[in-house]
Amino acid sequence: MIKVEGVHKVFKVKRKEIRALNDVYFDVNKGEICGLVGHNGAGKTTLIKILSTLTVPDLGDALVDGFSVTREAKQVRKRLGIMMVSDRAFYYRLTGLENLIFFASVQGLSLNEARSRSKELLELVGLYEWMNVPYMKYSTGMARKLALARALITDPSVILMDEPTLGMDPISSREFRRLVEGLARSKTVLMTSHNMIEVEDLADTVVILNRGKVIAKGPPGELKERIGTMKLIKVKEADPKLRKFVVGFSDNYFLVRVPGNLNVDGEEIRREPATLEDVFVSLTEEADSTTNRTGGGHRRWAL
Ligand SMILES: Nc1ncnc2c1ncn2[C@@H]1O[C@H](COP(=O)(O)OP(=O)(O)OP(=O)(O)O)[C@@H](O)[C@H]1O
Repeated sequence: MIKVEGVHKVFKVKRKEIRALNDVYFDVNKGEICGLVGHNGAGKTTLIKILSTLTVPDLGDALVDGFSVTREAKQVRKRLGIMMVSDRAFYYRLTGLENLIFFASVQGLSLNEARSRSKELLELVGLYEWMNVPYMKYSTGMARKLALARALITDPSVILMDEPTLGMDPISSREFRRLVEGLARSKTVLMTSHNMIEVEDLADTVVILNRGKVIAKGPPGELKERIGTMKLIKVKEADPKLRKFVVGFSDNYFLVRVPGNLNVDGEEIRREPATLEDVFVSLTEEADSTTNRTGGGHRRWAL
C-alpha cells in the first residue's frame, strides 16, 4: 500500500518559490489502482519522484508498504517497480529480451535467472514473439509493454507509472489497461494520466491535484455523483468565466458544457450525466476561482 502523509515540496528558482506540493494526503490500498490527475505543473511527477525516493519532501512523509521514503529509502526501493516512459529507457540496438536480461542482471539476478524471468515477463506483457526483435523496431505500444515488463523484474508490490499510455493508439492503450488491471489484483498501482477516459476505465480511486493541493479524491463513481448532471448550452457572449467549459464554436454562438447547478444565460440543448472529465474541469475551475477570489491565484481568464 501507499500512504502519503502531509507532503510539501517547494522548488526555488532564481529566488522565486514554486510550491509543487502543498500538504498532500491520500492512501492507496493493496489491490487498488489509483489515478493521479491534474493540470500540467500540478505536482504529479514531483509526487511520483518523492515516492520513488528520487526527491525528498520538505515536510511530511510517504509510506510504501509501511516503509518511509525519507527514512527507509532502501526498503522502499526494494518494493517499488517504476515504469518510466522515456525513449532513453532501453538500448536501441539490443532486442527486447537482451534489454530485459541486462536490466535484470543489474538488479542482481544471475544470468540464468535473468533469462528465465525476462522470458516470463515478455510472455506476460504479450511480447514473447517479439523478444528477438531490436528495440528500435518496437512500436510505441510495444515499447510501453517492455517498460512495464522492466518495472516488474523484481516482482514489486507497488507499481508507479507516470503517464504510461502517452502516445499509444486507442487499441494498444486499451490492451495495456487490461494488462495493468490483471496485475493490480495482487499489487498497489499509482498512475498519473491526462486521459480521463483511461482513468475512469481503470482507476478504483482518483486523486485530483490542483496547484500542488488535493482538491478531491474518491472512486470515479462517487466523484461523478458529486457533480451530477451537466448541461449543454448555446451562449452568445464569450464570457471569460466559462472558458474552461467551452466544447464547441460556431459563427454566432459558443457551446458550453457546465454543471447542472450553474446559472448560465443561453439556450439549453440537453442534459447528460457527468463524466470524470466533467468532474476534473468543474472542480479545478471551482478551486481556481476560489483562489483567484482570495487573491492567491496567478492564472488569468482568457477566451
Ligand atoms: N526540479 C525542479 N526545479 C524547479 N521547479 C520544478 C522542478 N520540478 C518541478 N518543478 C515545478 O514544480 C511544479 C510541479 O511540477 P510537476 O512536474 O510535478 O507537475 P506535473 O503535474 O507532473 O506536470 P505535467 O503534467 O506537465 O507533467 C511545476 O511548476 C514545475 O515547473
